[in-house]
Amino acid sequence: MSESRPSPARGTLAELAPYLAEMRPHLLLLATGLALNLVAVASSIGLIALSGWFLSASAFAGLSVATATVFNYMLPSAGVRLFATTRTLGRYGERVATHEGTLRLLSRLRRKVYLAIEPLSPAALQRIGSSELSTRLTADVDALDALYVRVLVPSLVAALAIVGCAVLVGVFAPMIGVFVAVALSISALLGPWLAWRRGSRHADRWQRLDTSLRARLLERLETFAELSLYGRWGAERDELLSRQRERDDEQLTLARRWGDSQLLSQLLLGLSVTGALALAAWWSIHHGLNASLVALIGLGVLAAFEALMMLPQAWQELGKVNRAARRLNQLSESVPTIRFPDHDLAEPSDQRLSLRGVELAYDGHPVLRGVDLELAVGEHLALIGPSGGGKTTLFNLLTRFIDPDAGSLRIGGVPLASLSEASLRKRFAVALQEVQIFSATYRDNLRLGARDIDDRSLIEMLEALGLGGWLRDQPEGLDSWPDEGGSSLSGGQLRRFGLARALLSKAPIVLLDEPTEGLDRVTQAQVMAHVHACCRNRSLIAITHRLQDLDAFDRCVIVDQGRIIEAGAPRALALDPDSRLSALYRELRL
Ligand SMILES: Nc1ncnc2c1ncn2[C@@H]1O[C@H](COP(=O)(O)OP(=O)(O)OP(=O)(O)O)[C@@H](O)[C@H]1O
Repeated sequence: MSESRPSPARGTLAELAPYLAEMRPHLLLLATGLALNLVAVASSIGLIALSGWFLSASAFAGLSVATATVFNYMLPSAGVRLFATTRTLGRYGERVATHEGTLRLLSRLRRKVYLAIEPLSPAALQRIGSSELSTRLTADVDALDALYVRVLVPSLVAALAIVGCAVLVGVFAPMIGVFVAVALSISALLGPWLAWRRGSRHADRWQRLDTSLRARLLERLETFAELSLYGRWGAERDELLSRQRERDDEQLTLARRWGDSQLLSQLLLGLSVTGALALAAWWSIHHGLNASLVALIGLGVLAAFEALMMLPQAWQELGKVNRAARRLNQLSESVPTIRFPDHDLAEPSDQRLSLRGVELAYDGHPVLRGVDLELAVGEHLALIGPSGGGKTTLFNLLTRFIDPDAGSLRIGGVPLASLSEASLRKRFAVALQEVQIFSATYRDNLRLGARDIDDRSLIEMLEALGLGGWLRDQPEGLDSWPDEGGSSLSGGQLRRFGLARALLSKAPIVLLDEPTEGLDRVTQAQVMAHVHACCRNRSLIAITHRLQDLDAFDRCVIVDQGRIIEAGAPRALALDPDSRLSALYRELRL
């Protein structure tokens, strides 16, 4: 069986490119969020710098009566009020715009990932496991959601704040402007770089531990009943707790690293502000810079740091986002093993099935070895044989959940691979051993394969399969909703429910995997009689372990170790003392 091939890991930008492209439809909203963020940061810088200047200028003006009387107090105080208002409004508007944009982006990302992995279903996805898959779809997509709000916006705002602050200072004293640009750039890069360098290994490990913990937790909760019954739950809980501690230790280390980088940033902040103040004071003495502007420069640099404080976290997030993108890319770029043409490449002459020389191996272990099988139109065929012989695998091949390694499968003379997915699906009705029930009314669950069927037919089908009493017990009849996973039905009821769904479909070929397993003899006979009646004009293949059922089939085929070891009319084989079927009857003393 061919495997899905994950793509190799690439650079950060290449990994993130598909998700950056998803931002395009919401660019206006996202750009508004960014602009409002800038307004808030610029207002902060303006507010603090202007306040500093205002205080010191007022102080200087108050030194003599002449200057005190001409000093304009109104304009700067109006400026302070303006900046205070624009800062609040900018922050509020930025939150609204970025959250709206992020939520819209998130819904696009989920859809994109879902659409990408859907064609992998079910063959390639079976290998990943449902808990791992659900973790990827939730945790990884959520991590990607941080790309805009916690990585891009803080980085762009920081870069623009550095430029803005340096230009503002440079207008008064060009040399100090250059110093501010250099000092702020070093502060912007050094702290976050340290956080990233010292934290990325731990972030990687944290993410791995978190994913495996979530997956294990889900799996163990699903199998809680079995684990409790076998007295394993205590050990499992301890194992889960120990993994959680391991993950939390990593998180603590990450927080410490982040704290270190914050400390470094604060240190750099102190140095930058002190340096800018010292230079401004020197410039004021030697180049006549107005003394009141010294405070403006120092406080302006201090305020610009507000924009830089988010950077260490942004760099840490970037690592997380990159890893999430890589995992989702590997998942969505896996090449589907099963490909369907968009349209039928040929029209089957009828519904006759023909398998020739079919071979299949799982992980190098042969499961089917040169299987030849024919199913005439309207024929009812029973597949029997020891467990693990390959019977269910034959169903998986017919429904193209997997493709064979060699040999051909045809319907009406046309290879199954020449049919579109819709065309193939409408030819087969399938009831598998495990019946999936969806969060919808029982009516909608039953009409999965036949949307137009009326309630009367549904009720008749349920009655015929011995589910009439069960239906009458449902508070709202067919409008009732099942509990999650169908837990409100017993195992036997769930199986018959799945059988009803398959029989209600109009598909010309019916595949049933052990339809009467777990039923008492009386119900089992009633169910099989109804199955044959429903399939009177349809082809039927049923996997069964009940030899009592065989007489009603036209033919039975015994599959053992991936080979068909006997085939023929059940009655004739039963009468032949040398047949494998007779041997099976003798073993079971029927
Ligand atoms: N996805 C898989 N990966 C690896 N091996 C598999 C997979 N599915 C089935 N097998 C193996 O293939 C063999 C045939 O399995 P299959 O389910 O077809 O047997 P079966 O005859 O239907 O058995 P049963 O009567 O118990 O349902 C078994 O050895 C099984 O372990």
